[in-house]
Amino acid sequence: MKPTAKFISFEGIDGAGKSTHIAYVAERLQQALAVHDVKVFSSREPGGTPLGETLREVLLQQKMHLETEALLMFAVRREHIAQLIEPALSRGDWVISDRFTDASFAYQGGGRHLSLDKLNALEQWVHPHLQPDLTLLFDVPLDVARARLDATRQLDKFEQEKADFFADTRNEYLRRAAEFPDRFRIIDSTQTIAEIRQQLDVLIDVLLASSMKVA
Ligand SMILES: Nc1ncnc2c1ncn2[C@@H]1O[C@H](COP(=O)(O)OP(=O)(O)OP(=O)(O)O)[C@@H](O)[C@H]1O
Ligand SMILES: Cc1cn([C@H]2C[C@H](O)[C@@H](COP(=O)(O)O)O2)c(=O)[nH]c1=O
Repeated sequence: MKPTAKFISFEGIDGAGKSTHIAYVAERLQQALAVHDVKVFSSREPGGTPLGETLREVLLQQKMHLETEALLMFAVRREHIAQLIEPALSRGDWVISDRFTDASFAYQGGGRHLSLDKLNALEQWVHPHLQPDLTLLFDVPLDVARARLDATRQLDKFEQEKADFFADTRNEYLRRAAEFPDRFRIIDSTQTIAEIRQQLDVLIDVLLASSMKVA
């Protein structure tokens, strides 16, 4: 019996630590699924396709009108869904995306205060019938995320935003998690990487088991 294809998204404010864990989860899933001839694709937003990666450069570096930013995020997403996500899921493969639509609600809605009605309309337009099966929200206080970013890299347009922006972004993520409790799992990302991996191992086992159940 072939496991049901799954779509998993990773979310969190910049520096929360989500990217650190994607390779680990992808590797564990790939090991478990290879026997069924199922592949695991790791992708990201904005990005995920050649066009998306080009637009990522623009989105992360250039200032623009808030609605232009939201529309471009959803344009990148439309291409990502058409070129990568839907074809992979249709073949029975699994997809992990470093961010998806919850990021638009958190950053453009929470951080920049774009109306949630407009974001809901875009979501309905771009992917009315697609949602991640599981969303892992890496949650940390702002000062922890900031310290991790400052220690590692040059900051992009979003990462240079002020504390208020990230407080609002984090709150919108937590509001979404409360709104969709079946889909979201919140990871306390102040834990050590080893502790988080233990928690991820449990979640991976549950997901793999559910993918083998007869519908
Ligand atoms: N649990 C952790 N404990 C300590 N350091 C961590 C932890 N998780 C990640 N880090 C470190 O924090 C930094 C940022 O992590 P990472 O790039 O995974 O964050 P991110 O949430 O993906 O950020 P962004 O969204 O901006 O790409 C990295 O240097 C990483 O090694
Ligand atoms: C999908 C999406 C992303 N963003 C922001 C969030 C981050 O600051 C960057 C992506 O960079 P990452 O560190 O590699 O995750 O883009 C956004 O504002 N809205 C979105 O929909």
